[in-house]
Amino acid sequence: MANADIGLIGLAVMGQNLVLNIADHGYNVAVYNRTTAKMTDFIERAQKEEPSRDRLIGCEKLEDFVKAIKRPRKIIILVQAGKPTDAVIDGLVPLLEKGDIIVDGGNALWTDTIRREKDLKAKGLYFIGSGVSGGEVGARFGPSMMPGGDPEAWQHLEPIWKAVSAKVDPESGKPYEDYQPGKPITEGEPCTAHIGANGAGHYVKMVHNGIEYIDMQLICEAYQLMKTLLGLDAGEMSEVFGSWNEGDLDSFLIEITTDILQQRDPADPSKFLVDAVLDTAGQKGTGKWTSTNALDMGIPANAIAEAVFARCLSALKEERVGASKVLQGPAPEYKDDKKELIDAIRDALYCSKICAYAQGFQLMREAQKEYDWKLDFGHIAKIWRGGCIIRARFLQKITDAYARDPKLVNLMLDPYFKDALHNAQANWRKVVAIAATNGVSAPAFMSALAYYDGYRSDRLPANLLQAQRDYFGAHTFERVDQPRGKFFHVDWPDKARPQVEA
Ligand SMILES: NC(=O)C1=CN([C@@H]2O[C@H](COP(=O)(O)OP(=O)(O)OC[C@H]3O[C@@H](n4cnc5c(N)ncnc54)[C@H](OP(=O)(O)O)[C@@H]3O)[C@@H](O)[C@H]2O)C=CC1
Ligand SMILES: O=C(CO)[C@H](O)[C@H](O)COP(=O)(O)O
Repeated sequence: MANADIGLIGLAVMGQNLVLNIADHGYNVAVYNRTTAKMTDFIERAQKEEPSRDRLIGCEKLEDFVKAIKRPRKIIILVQAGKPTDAVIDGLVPLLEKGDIIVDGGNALWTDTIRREKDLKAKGLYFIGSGVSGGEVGARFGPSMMPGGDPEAWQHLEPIWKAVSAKVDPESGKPYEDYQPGKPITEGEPCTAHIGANGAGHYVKMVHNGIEYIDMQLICEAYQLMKTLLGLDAGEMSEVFGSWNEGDLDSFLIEITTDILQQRDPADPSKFLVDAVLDTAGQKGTGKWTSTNALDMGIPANAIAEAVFARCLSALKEERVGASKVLQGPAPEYKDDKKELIDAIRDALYCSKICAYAQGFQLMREAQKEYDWKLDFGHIAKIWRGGCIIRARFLQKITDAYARDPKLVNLMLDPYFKDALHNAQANWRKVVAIAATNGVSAPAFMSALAYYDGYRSDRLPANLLQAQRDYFGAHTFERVDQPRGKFFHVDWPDKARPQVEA
């Protein structure tokens, strides 16, 4: 008999936790996993430990799973992005009926979501691409959820999404985190909203991840500067990050950094764990997609891309170790006031973070034109205030900025962020200069500053670049004293250098 309110396929970290979250909110959930043992282990564990155990329906066969769900069926897929997601959809489609709704909660490429939505619509099925952020704990007790797709299908999902997503105080934007199994948070503003048509939700989730990359990289650069120039150990830096978490930088990523840095090495408790972790970063692709798309659309998201390249550079461990024995640089030396440099690094981090978010929102602004979406940036900032990896006090400031001006061209132009940049930029420049003169690699701080200085320049050296292009390729140029759109070419090989209108 069909008595499940919703079904979920893919019982890895995210799937298991989201199922328990949904069940804690009073919904019956049918579950299925390709490898049956993972499903039975999950159900067995849940029966022993979980208050919502009676609401879980474990299914060994896909057919039984589909039959267990009330119509119109709502089925969440949480498997690896790409081919595995297509494989699951292909298996499901013959078993579904008109009006059923498939939801992809994975980190799908938004163009895949557009394709899948179109294909499934032709078959009479709905497809919602709903980015989910928050990792294991977020999925269990309240993630940020970014659904995109047909508004009719969204109506069926909305009550569940609003129930299970993270909740924040509507005024301060502070997440409510007093949850436990069986006692979910029910008050506050939910961190979910319909983002737009087809791939909009997955696009916004991808940009979230691009911002996640640069947020993390900026923290790592702050750590590296304090370590190299001030000789602080991990424990001392944990205290610094902990104090930053009391102010404007208050965020989940600074909070976990504070915790990570104070962690002793289980293999040798006289040392800190972080010093034993190999310095090669992994990545699954969402930061790269963000950067590739920025290049495709011609949007300068250089700081986000720099964070991806920083991971790529870190992965060249053996080459770097070899090069460190060959290539020389200055010996790092800082003799001035320690506290002053720590404060300057904090300011550099804050200013760079403003640029990073400015770039992320610029990207979404362009993408909505490209894909004919109508994105509400205030809403997006709001649903990132809780549950997701980039949650931070800062997101309330962005929410406020878009409330002041929903058509804001660039976050840096908002009065709050403009003042913040003006007040802290001397320290930001100081840190970038100190990093450069001491040979400490700080690519994200540097490229964010280059973005700021480039964006505020009424004249860039692209005049010379255009002349170069015209010189070698007759690519033409516009003139400052002529209307835009009127192009000229100089016949450079001719000694007389005649100018013609192109
Ligand atoms: N981990 C995280 O913190 C976050 C992950 N995500 C996204 O959520 C999704 C799930 O992530 P996560 O929980 O980490 O799990 P994984 O990305 O590791 O995916 C594992 C799941 O995919 C299933 N799977 C793999 N290939 C196939 C296939 N060909 N057919 C059917 N099922 C398949 C596995 O089944 P089996 O057990 O049979 O191998 C398993 O259930 C991913 O898209 C991920 O990018 C989003 C936010 C955060
Ligand atoms: O989506 C996420 C959080 O929002 C995941 O944590 C993401 O997969 C991490 O990305 P990467 O493995 O590339 O660092």
